[in-house]
Amino acid sequence: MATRQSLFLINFCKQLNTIVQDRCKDRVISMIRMGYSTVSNIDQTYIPRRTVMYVPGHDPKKLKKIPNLGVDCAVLECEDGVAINMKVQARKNIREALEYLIVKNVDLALRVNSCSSQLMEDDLGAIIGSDIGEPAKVERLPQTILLPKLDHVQELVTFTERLKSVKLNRKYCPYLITYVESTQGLMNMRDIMKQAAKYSEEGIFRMDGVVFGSDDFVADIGADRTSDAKELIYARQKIIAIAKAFRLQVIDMVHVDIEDLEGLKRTSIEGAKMGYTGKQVIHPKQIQTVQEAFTPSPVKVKWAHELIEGFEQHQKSGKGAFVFRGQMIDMPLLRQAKNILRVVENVHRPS
Ligand SMILES: CC(C)(COP(=O)(O)OP(=O)(O)OC[C@H]1O[C@@H](n2cnc3c(N)ncnc32)[C@H](O)[C@@H]1OP(=O)(O)O)[C@@H](O)C(=O)NCCC(=O)NCCSC(=O)C[C@H](O)C(=O)O
Ligand SMILES: [Mg+2]
Repeated sequence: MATRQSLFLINFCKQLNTIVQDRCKDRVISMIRMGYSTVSNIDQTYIPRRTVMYVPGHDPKKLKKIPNLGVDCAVLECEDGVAINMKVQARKNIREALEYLIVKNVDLALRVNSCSSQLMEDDLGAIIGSDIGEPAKVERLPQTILLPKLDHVQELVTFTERLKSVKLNRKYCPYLITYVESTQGLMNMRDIMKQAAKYSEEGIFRMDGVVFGSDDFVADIGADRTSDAKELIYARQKIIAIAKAFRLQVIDMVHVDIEDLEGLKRTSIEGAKMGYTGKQVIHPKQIQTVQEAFTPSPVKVKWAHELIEGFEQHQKSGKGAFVFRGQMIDMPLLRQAKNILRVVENVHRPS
């Protein structure tokens, strides 16, 4: 028969269990409210964007090259790659290009101008809406929209309202990738991502990534651009941390010296090791180097497969940690190995 003390102990344990469960539930709810995703990336559709290449909209010759570039993401550019007096022509060319371009395994994206430029509305009206002719079928619209220089939540609200109005009742839900290009944008990034997560839940767009606009960022902080990018390290790191908290892809800075392929290789590998999932590209010469840097090597893939196999075997025999190729392996290493395989499974290698 249970004594008074043991009954007290049983009750105490039950109450403790309830408190712990409630605390846990509260934490999950508050994380969702804060905008953080609790689901693993592994279950989401993954569009590889190792190379994010700008193709200026004013240049039809360059636009025609898109199917043969071999990039993951081709950006139909309306912003800084297009002179102010060529914006109207660029919009026309892009609309035409969207009709004739046939691409396989390429994310066809549109970079509009920033909200602060007051050109964004006309970009969306002309290319997505009906400002210059019959609205295009959903299959002919860009799969992804890139929104640069996003400094404040209010700008995302303005963009979203305009996007809603140019959808014209079509079922169009593009991926959205936004840019951090200033100290304001960096400071407000978390709030902007929270708002973007809300709009994604409403089905207006699918928030999918963040780009580090390093050149504009350098100008904003008044730094000198150096080859090892020391002046950018804080922003470069912080953007990864926030983007990953929201389970987003994160695209690294552009390498403006087109002839410097060594420097491009070094910074690409560095970016990939830091956690970036891809890099901005401006010239065909840069594509192969960047694509390779963001593709796990066959050696790394073999390591990941063998580690996962070893992990599963050790789990069955009741061991959480074990030694593999001289390294202590436990759950974090398993997650790293799975990250590698996720990239490999989703990238399209040339046959
Ligand atoms: C920089 C360029 C203007 C150079 O163009 P061009 O003078 O034509 O170069 P080449 O003669 O060496 O080109 C060789 C061939 O390759 C084709 N080419 C070149 N660039 C592209 C491209 N981007 N897309 C498609 N095809 C391209 C040429 O047509 C030549 O073809 P052929 O004649 O048949 O041999 C040009 O590269 C360019 O415009 N690049 C993009 C510039 C741009 O969009 N910049 C803005 C994006 S970067 C950014 O915004 C950073 C970020 O926001 C931040 O703040 O950090
Ligand atoms: Mg920029």
